Amino acid sequence: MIMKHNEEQLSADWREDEAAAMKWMEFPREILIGKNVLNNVPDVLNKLKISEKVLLVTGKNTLDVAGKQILEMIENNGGVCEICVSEKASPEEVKKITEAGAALGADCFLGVGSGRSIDLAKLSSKNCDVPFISIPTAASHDGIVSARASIHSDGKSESVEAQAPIAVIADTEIISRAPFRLLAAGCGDVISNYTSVLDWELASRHQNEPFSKSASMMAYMSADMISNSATLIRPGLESSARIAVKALVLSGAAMSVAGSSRPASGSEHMFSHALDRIAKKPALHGEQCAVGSIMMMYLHGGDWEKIRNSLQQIGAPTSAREMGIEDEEIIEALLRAHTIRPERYTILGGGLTLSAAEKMASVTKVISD
Ligand SMILES: NC(=O)C1=CN([C@@H]2O[C@H](COP(=O)(O)OP(=O)(O)OC[C@H]3O[C@@H](n4cnc5c(N)ncnc54)[C@H](OP(=O)(O)O)[C@@H]3O)[C@@H](O)[C@H]2O)C=CC1
Ligand SMILES: O=C(CO)COP(=O)(O)O
Ligand SMILES: [Zn+2]
Repeated sequence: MIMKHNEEQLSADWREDEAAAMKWMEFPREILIGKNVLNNVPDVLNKLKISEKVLLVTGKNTLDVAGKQILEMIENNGGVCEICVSEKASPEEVKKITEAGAALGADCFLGVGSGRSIDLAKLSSKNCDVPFISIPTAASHDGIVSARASIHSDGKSESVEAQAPIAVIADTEIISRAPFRLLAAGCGDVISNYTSVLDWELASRHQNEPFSKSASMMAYMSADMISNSATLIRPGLESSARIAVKALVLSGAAMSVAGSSRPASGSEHMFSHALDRIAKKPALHGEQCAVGSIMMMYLHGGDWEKIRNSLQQIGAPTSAREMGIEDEEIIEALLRAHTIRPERYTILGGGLTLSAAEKMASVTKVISD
């Protein structure tokens, strides 16, 4: 069993952060999840009273997967749609897309693709002070529904607050046909909430950090949704995509309630962010966070084997070798993880010793003995 509070602990911790009650919680207004919901793009634009002058941000592959179809639907509906195809989530690319949106006079951006395209639409629409709609073609992490975006520059990535989508249109038929590795990574990102929630609780106890029980329970529940359905997550199945997307939406909502990524990003995400800077060839975000979560659960004294088993059932990597990462890079990332976001208190505290890092990585079978 994953570490859970006893009843006494639960009631002691059942306290909403006072400030959270006053927080501005940004949620999508429309969320469509299901087979062929892509056809509803014009309806959603109408419902949101968007005049259909939209900038569609996509990638080379996802242009064919969904971008062209959306363009056609909008044009057939009398709207104006321009397309920006991007390959990198860089500040230069954000500037270019922002300028394209402003020149068009776009009243909405569409992020069509997976993480990169959605982040680009998120950031550039915010610059233009207009909403954006998230239209994921893969479910590789909870950024498809959250207000956070990652930006890459000089080989480094930075996670920043942007804006939440005004709508999410997740066509599970399309998502189920995306490379399965992306879906498994999305499941890993959600499963890693098990440790981010524990880190947040720890910070609340050790540092009196503002804490929201409802946000933490939403994040925890989304992890449970995936872990309890691990055997149902299979390549090519529309039902698997539906399970994953619903869990990602719940995880994104947890971040909206918290007003930060705290419920879904703890020590395991710091490990992944460190790995992004260290590894010659980083793996997918959700894969790294999930492997990090196995090790961080070991540090918390919880049931790390349950996380490992769920990932194995899904077919997500559980070791450095399976992620294509060197053992030495894992150790380096563990040693550096606590410096990534020092203001976010986690089980990593002031850092690990080399022997502690080696032990946790080898006991949990992330690196070979
Ligand atoms: N906002 C957040 O909270 C977070 C953001 N990120 C960021 O997200 C990005 C990574 O996102 P991720 O989704 O893993 O990767 P990408 O967005 O780079 O997508 C991976 C690849 O899959 C392709 N693809 C997507 N959907 C399909 C489909 N249906 N069929 C065939 N190919 C498809 C993409 O094509 P194409 O080239 O056409 O796009 C791309 O080549 C990084 O920039 C990362 O920093 C990561 C974690 C959290
Ligand atoms: O990836 C995230 C949640 O899953 C966002 O977290 P970060 O704030 O660490 O980028
Ligand atoms: Zn994540």
